[in-house]
Amino acid sequence: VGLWIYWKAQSWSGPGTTPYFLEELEKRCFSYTRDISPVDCTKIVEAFENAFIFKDPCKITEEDYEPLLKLTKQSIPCGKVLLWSKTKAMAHRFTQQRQDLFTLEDALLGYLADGLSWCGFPDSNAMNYQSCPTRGDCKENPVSVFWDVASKTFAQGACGVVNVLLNGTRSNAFDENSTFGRVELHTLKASALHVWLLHDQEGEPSDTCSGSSIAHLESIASGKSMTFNCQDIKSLDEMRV
Ligand SMILES: Nc1nc2c(c(=O)[nH]1)N1CN2[C@@H]2O[C@H](COP(=O)(O)OP(=O)(O)OC[C@H]3O[C@@H]1[C@H](O)[C@@H]3O)[C@@H](O)[C@H]2O
Repeated sequence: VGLWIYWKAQSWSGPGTTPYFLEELEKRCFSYTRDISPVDCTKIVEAFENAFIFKDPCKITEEDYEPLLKLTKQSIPCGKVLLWSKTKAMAHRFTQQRQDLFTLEDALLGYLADGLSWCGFPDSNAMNYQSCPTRGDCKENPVSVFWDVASKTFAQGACGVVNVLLNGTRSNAFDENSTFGRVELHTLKASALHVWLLHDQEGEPSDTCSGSSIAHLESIASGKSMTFNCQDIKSLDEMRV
């Protein structure tokens, strides 16, 4: 039996479940301080676990996370959402300085899961600590489905002007296949989109607000009747949000 379990545990290309996963979730839930109606951390951890335990890690659905989404529902003030793509560190550095702004990570849902890995087995309540599937193994894996449904929920709740920090050192600052391009942009119901296109202090910009990828983003935003602005910036200090 040990060999069978060992074999099963070796079949994915991503890192295994983070050690002490449930304890880590509970610790993060209790330490989350931003304003959200009182939450029941025990119920939240249970809902997170039930989303993937006893399930094939290649057949996870958005519905599996519904109970967790309900328990962590949080309304972010209009105009205070910052989406990002290929600029994770900079986006979070900015919201560390500006506690009034929220990335998904600054909301409870993203705060709970950032940097963690998790998956299970279809026929046992064990977690797979050896390996977990990545998008390359299968798309409907627990972590990818989580970030897609969390991003969709977060974007859906955004109102007023939504800010997005994009990476001007990439030739395509707007990437349609990114989570921002594939999930968040299409679920936005906000009235306006403000792009902050961040460039290297020194390096030559590879893309700018007048580039074709931003023009494509503008056409999608206009198609959703959102007003659109884009600003090329060289430092976060220029982000007047
Ligand atoms: N820890 C977090 N991970 C992610 C967030 C997020 O907010 N926190 N995501 C996605 N995401 C995962 O990051 C990479 C892609 O990043 P990367 O290629 O750099 O950018 P994406 O546009 O795909 O995703 C960033 C966008 O989606 C949310 C966040 O609210 C941002 O507005 C991919 O695995 C996604 O599933």
